[in-house]
Amino acid sequence: MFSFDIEYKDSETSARAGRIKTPHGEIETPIFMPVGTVGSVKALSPEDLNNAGAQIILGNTYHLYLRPGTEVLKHFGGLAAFSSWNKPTLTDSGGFQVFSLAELNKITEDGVSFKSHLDGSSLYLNPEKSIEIQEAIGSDIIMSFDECIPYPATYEYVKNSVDRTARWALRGKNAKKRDEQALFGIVQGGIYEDMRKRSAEQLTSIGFDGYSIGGLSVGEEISTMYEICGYTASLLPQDKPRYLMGVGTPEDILTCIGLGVDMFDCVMPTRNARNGTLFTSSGKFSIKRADLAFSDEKIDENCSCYTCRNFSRGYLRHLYKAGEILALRLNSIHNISFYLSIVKNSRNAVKEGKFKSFQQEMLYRLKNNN
Ligand SMILES: O=c1[nH]cnc2cc3nc(NCc4cccs4)[nH]c3cc12
Ligand SMILES: [Zn+2]
Repeated sequence: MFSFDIEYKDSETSARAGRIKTPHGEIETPIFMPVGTVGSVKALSPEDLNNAGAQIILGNTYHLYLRPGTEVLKHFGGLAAFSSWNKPTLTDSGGFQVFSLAELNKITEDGVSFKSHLDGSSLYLNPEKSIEIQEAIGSDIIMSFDECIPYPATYEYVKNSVDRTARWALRGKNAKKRDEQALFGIVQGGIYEDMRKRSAEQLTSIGFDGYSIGGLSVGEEISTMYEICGYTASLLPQDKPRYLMGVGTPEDILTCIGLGVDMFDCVMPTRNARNGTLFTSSGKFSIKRADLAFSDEKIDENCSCYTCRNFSRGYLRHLYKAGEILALRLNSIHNISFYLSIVKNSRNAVKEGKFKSFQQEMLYRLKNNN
């Protein structure tokens, strides 16, 4: 079954340290979830993820529905068994990916019809179908089918979309059959605080196991994202997990933990790794830099990941320049380890009552790009 307990609360910020219990294991929050869109976190094996300290990974309903499809996933007993990942998984509900990836045909009250970005075939998703697919995937935490309101959007559009997202969320909850899976509602409302309040009230009155803050990290000003995130988090029940979707940079995560967010996911660490951008506690840098050719330094002195324990910047630069596949894996191991260390160290700082100073120190160090 699913449970969430808050173990420590920070006194100077809204940060909290907690524990989520799921059928596939426990998750210590704040947590970062590596993105495994089509059933693998790109370039990383389950062993690499476990060694890096990953506790839960994310999959996408839209992508898994298109390929390999629910029949294959059911045949293998769900995504975790299929991919030999033995810890918790969370899935996004598909709405966001339809809007951001597929050629969208039509949104109606019932759902959305679209063309697959893979082969152009006509497909359909609605709340009931999204829940059905997530039940076949067998993820421990599933998302309500929502509309991630595009940015910018008019007040009128936001109001209508927020209300439809709430109707969709209720339909999804009513369609759900497997009670060992936890269902989160996704709060929308664009950048309008009264719409955020409306959406939060609609969803909390329906009642969910946790709440996602949606509709952010879609191109809005970062200051707006922080403001809306903080305001929305303050509207949500204290005793349920809060998940900020698609966020973000190391700075964003440190800031939003302070605003009361417990869960994060972002493609940045893995995508940037594959482009040669590496994150460190004193900012990020490109492994392609010519001045690194003879560098026998690690990526990050403070990192204990497999890559930092065994390889120099010079070697990693050589691998990347040579187009070696190993570069993708070693860079990804480091970036994922770095992101996981941010949330782990944040959790420890909350436990010790030192989060504010930890956060400020990290934000300062992350600025001075090495
Ligand atoms: O409202 C949402 N609903 C359901 N899934 C989401 C995922 C999201 N991911 C981002 N940002 C990260 C991005 C990933 C790809 C393009 S932007 N923002 C997001 C918002 C939502
Ligand atoms: Zn490292």
